[in-house]
Amino acid sequence: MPPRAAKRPRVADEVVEPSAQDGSDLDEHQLFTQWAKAGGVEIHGVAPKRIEGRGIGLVTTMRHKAGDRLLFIPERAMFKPDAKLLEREKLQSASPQAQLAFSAMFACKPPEGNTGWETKPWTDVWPTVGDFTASMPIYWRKEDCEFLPPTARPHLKRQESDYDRDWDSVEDSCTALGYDEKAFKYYWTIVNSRSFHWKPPRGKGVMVMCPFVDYLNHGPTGSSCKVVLTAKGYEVLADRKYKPGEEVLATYGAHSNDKLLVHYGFIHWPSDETTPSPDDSISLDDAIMPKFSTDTREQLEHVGYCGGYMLTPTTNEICFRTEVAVRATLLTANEWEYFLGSGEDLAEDQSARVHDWVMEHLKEWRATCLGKMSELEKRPGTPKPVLEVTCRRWAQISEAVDRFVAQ
Ligand SMILES: C[S@@+](CC[C@H](N)C(=O)[O-])C[C@H]1O[C@@H](n2cnc3c(N)ncnc32)[C@H](O)[C@@H]1O
Repeated sequence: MPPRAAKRPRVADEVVEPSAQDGSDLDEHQLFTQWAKAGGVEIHGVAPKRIEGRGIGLVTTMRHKAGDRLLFIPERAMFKPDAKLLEREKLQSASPQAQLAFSAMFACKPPEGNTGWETKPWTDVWPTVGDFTASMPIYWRKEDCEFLPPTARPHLKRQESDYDRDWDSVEDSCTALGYDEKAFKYYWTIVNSRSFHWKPPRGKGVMVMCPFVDYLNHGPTGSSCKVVLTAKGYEVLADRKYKPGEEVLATYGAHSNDKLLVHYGFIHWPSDETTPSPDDSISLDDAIMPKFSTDTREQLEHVGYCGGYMLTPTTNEICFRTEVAVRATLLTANEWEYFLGSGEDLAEDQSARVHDWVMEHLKEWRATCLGKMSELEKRPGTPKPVLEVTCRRWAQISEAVDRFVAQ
């Protein structure tokens, strides 16, 4: 997440836990920490700190051993959809995300006459519209989104259609209460990047927001603390030993960098800048699907194998769907159906032929990637953070293709 210098004169550069009694000495993160504790949140030896390139994150302020409780967010501290408000506005059939975003907007930016939920200390530490404009593709100009790698565009298209559907469902209520679309979109994006699922022991599951735990930045598989849903709330446990000053990460899911970019506005970029993320995958649809004949596509559709082809950068392997699809174009119907049913070739192993076919088309596609990157770099007017993250993702894709081609 980009630095938030404009609105944050005293962002927590140092880890300092709250001390002043009257709050006069404290910055917004320390005030929020006090507010969260007063609301029942337990915080043990972790505190917010600005992390280069990630906005604010949580770092340890003392030694911890594996299994130590770092945070506990009881149910009463969670922000939930406002059932009465949603019933009054007839929004019970809106999506869970729309319901939570609408409730948060109403609570955080109350229309006149509504005293609302006292959220200011919390909202003061949230990203601003400016942060979102720099990092979230759904906030970017259309002409900048066109330079997103084709592997990321389907995620954005899906997100935009979810957003449009949610805006349709709340538009009348927003207009009646004096909210414009800009306001709703802000809370929708907040919910998109900071919400949790909550299922009480009895009752149905809902999307909620949990104070303080929403400071946790994402780490790929293998680098995450344990975030456990209990009958009483969310518990965060140390996954390993920590020294003071280490960042605690949580995984938002084993997502590819294209999904992280669209949904959370960043890509995982390891410190050595070369090792791919263990969760990353590169969609090959744009590179290989145009090479299939109409008949092959129809056959693949018929068996549910049309699209969703992936290259895994950590192993340089193509997925089983790709193995099936390429065989549909290379083999006879009998040979292909045998592979489809058993995962093995009828006679000779065809893996090398499949690899060569994919490699040939990936070489061609790599040239398109490189062309796009140089076009993007020369383009005037692209905001710097947009340019940086887009070029980095193109570079990751191009490097993954290089490694596949070189094997
Ligand atoms: C749940 S919030 C985490 C707290 C956030 N960093 C902040 O400043 O409020 C999620 C957002 O944090 C940022 N973020 C999380 N993990 C990151 C990472 N590994 N690298 C860069 N940014 C990250 C992204 O902007 C994401 O949308």
